[in-house]
Amino acid sequence: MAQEPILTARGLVKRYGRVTALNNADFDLMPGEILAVIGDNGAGKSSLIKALSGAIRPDEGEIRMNGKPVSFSSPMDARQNGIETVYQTLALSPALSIADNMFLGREIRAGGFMGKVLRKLDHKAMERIAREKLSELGLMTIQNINQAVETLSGGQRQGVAVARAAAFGSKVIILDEPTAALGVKESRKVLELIQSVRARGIPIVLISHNMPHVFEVADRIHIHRLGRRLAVIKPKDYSMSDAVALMTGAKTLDQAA
Ligand SMILES: Nc1ncnc2c1ncn2[C@@H]1O[C@H](COP(=O)(O)OP(=O)(O)OP(=O)(O)O)[C@@H](O)[C@H]1O
Repeated sequence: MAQEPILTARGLVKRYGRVTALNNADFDLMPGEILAVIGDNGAGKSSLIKALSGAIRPDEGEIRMNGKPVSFSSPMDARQNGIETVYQTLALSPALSIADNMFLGREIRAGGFMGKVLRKLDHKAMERIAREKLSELGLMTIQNINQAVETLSGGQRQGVAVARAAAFGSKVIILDEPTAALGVKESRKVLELIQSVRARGIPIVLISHNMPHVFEVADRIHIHRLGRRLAVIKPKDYSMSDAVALMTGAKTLDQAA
């Protein structure tokens, strides 16, 4: 039996005044895959991702998760439904520790009176779980869980943000340009991390302009052009230059095949 997609969109339209950012856009994410989303500047990738993650409401169209129609009123709403989005501007608090960042907004309270009435946090439990989550994802080069996030490298910060997204039962993780600000070595780590998240069965949507990274990790590539999905290709069937030519309109699918 063919697998059903975990997240789909049909006919999404989003207009900003006279600009049509999404023009009848479709989307399908299969369970356990890394789906890259590529497209020229202004093609509507961010708008698509924002619609899927509750940051904007599309004017038209339908989004389904596991076959059921969903309508997210906010990013928090999407998150509660299992869609975690990691933006390039990471929503981490620099002065807080790695453990505190991982539990931001979902802190564990101490048991009994101290926790219930005095709202005391169970730091030990949060540290232990944070350490476990980071080590599961192969991120234990981060030694001290109490280290402030501002003292970490860009790649390590990205790691904490992705680990946080992967740690709490999320069903889909959307990564917006996760390697854009990183050097070669750090990018490599983040790509490995993405693969280890997939290995844990969580599908990933990877928005990226970096073709070598896309071709290295993606199972399928969604090509977005002029506000809609132009095609979905497999990296082994197309060259990078053909993917770019499709994305920019320099080639049609017939010419690239
Ligand atoms: N808040 C907004 N107000 C007005 N126009 C917008 C807004 N957000 C996006 N747009 C427009 O919608 C179109 C699609 O933008 P979007 O950011 O989705 O594209 P993108 O593919 O993510 O581009 P890039 O790769 O440059 O980030 C663009 O023409 C953009 O100017």
